[in-house]
Amino acid sequence: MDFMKPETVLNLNNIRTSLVRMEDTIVFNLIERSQFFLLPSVYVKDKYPIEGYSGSFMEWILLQTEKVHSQVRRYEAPDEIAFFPDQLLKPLLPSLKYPPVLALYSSEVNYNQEILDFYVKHIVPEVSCGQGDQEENSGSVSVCDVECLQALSRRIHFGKFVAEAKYRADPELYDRLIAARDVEGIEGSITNSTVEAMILERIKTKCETFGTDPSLKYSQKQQLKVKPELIVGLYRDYVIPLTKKVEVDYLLRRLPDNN
Ligand SMILES: O=C(O)C(=O)C[C@]1(C(=O)O)C=C[C@@H](O)C=C1
Repeated sequence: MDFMKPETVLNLNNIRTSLVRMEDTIVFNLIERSQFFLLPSVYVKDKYPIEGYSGSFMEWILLQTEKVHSQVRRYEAPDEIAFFPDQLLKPLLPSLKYPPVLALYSSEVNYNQEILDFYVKHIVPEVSCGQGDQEENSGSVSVCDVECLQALSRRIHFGKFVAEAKYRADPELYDRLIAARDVEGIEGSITNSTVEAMILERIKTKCETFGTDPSLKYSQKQQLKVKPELIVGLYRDYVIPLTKKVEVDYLLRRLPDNN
């Protein structure tokens, strides 16, 4: 998608194509994470003493990554939402003038805290290859977590573009639902069960394909790196529901003159 061209950004087919692309990144990153043990220590607040910082080791790496990336204006892009928006640094590069596509409040729709919580509480325990700490991997694991979290965050917050496209396709319907604060009605209108079923089916195929060594594909020893049903379950139970939450939250604040 070209964020300089609003007409391409608000085309639902283009948005869905981008979501499909993001699945690849998410599945690959989760396969990477599945090589490592759980490493609970990296998620415990202040377990690793770092001067002037209070929080988990993994969050510290996430924060440092965001600080560097903010200097190359990552968080000026409308499809990027920071986990620590208050601690970003000023870009070194001149700002880009993105044409406004989303409503002005869109950066306030930030579900990163929820994403962080479900990632640490549900995703990591399910995908990691064993319990326990392997101290020597704490850096690699945390860097891998940062990549997983950023990919999940981008995908889930893409719900804002889906919501804006759906609003513009039928403003009368949404103005009525929004004025009535009809959360269930909004949720019903943004839900497309056929698309959801296709996503889950495709995720299964991607896990089977990306998680198999192609040179062993036809041998007896073929072994999957990650259980497809596990990633399918995470998409079904967390990724899609949170994307829908982002969509509903965005729409509830959408007034006719917001754009
Ligand atoms: O593609 C859409 O229409 C979306 O709203 C996105 C999405 C998703 O998370 O992938 C969410 C809700 C729909 O039921 C289908 C798919």
